[in-house]
Amino acid sequence: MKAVVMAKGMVMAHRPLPMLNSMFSRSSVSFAESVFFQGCVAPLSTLRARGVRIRSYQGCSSSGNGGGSSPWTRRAFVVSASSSTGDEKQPSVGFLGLGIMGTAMARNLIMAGYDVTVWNRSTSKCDPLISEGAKRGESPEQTAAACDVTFAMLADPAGAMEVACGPQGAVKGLSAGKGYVDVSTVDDETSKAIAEAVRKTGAEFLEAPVSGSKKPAVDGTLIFLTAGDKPLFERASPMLDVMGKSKFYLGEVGNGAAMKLVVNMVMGSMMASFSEGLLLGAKTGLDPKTIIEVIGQGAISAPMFAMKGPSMVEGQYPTAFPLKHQQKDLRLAVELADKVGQPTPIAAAVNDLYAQAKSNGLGDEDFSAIIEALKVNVNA
Ligand SMILES: NC(=O)C1=CN([C@@H]2O[C@H](COP(=O)(O)OP(=O)(O)OC[C@H]3O[C@@H](n4cnc5c(N)ncnc54)[C@H](OP(=O)(O)O)[C@@H]3O)[C@@H](O)[C@H]2O)C=CC1
Ligand SMILES: O=CC(=O)O
Repeated sequence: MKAVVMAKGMVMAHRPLPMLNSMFSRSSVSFAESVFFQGCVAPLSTLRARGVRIRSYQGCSSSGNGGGSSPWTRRAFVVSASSSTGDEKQPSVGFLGLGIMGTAMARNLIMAGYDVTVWNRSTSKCDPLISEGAKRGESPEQTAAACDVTFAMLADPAGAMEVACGPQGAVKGLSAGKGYVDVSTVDDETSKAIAEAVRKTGAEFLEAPVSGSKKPAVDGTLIFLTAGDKPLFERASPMLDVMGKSKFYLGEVGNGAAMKLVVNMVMGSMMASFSEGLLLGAKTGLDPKTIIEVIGQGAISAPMFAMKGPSMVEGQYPTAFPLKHQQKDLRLAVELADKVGQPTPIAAAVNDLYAQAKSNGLGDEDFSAIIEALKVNVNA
């Protein structure tokens, strides 16, 4: 097994894990510090086991030559470290919900050396993370009771409520001193209801939905849109920094949910509009690949178009962000707009389109499969 050694984001060398182990077991924390303060990288669990406390780090994808099935060969961390003789104790972390996003996020916490307990409704999804060092949570309640800070990444408002407040919900395991961070995309009312239930236990609550899809979750480059208890924001920040590249603190609970819905409302409309453009262009005889190239060079260029356009042209929709979740977000955004009296006719029309695509069996495809819902010949 090898670990990736990086400096300034470039892979410099691969070192066999036993070599790193022996380097760090030479006991001198100062040796470890000097290695790490020079910008080198190693599995953080190794450091932790050797008594080195991680102060800060940045998750990075390894480039090609780090391939392989071991997480240590797939990922690398730039770290600075100090002796564990300090009095700060790393919090134990719970993670509830191991879907596309939750699995990648929890894995990054494990790889950063946190003591992570995972739970998922379908228990088999816990197995890979347990083999990578996580503990198995018996229920949301038991997980929250066992951990200092518990994250939840659930599909939708119903799932988030069930896991937080259901019969074996996390709230039952919370108490003063603990924190609950809900990173699911939900509406503000759901988030406020969970916040109230959490705070009644004496624990703190942070809503922290994320912008960024499967790859940013894997790469640890998500954008957190947080709101709620500021002390928990501060306490959870090192963990958010493991999983993301930036974080916004937006004040009262509800603001994070609203921000996320605004962003995803725009994203869903952009994808539908892009799909219409590709199909219209194709029907007039234009090459869709050239359309993508032209869009990519102008003011409306977007990483999303460049990333998903080529596979859309091939009729392939490998799931990063499931279409059913995009439709949920559009629905919640339109409901929010209705509540505050803001017309959103474009989002409403796009929501109908996604709902139709979902009922046509495209819900589990990537949301770029929305193009399929537009592939009808109105002149036929
Ligand atoms: N995928 C993406 O690109 C992004 C997604 N999001 C948001 O993150 C959240 C998760 O997304 P993603 O990981 O893609 O979704 P997935 O569909 O892959 O995972 C959903 C998770 O929710 C669990 N779940 C659903 N309902 C319940 C319930 N009633 N009780 C307990 N657990 C439940 C599922 O458990 P089980 O495995 O048992 O079904 C699974 O762990 C969503 O809110 C989504 O909108 C945000 C940014 C990007
Ligand atoms: O919620 C989805 C995303 O890509 O962000």
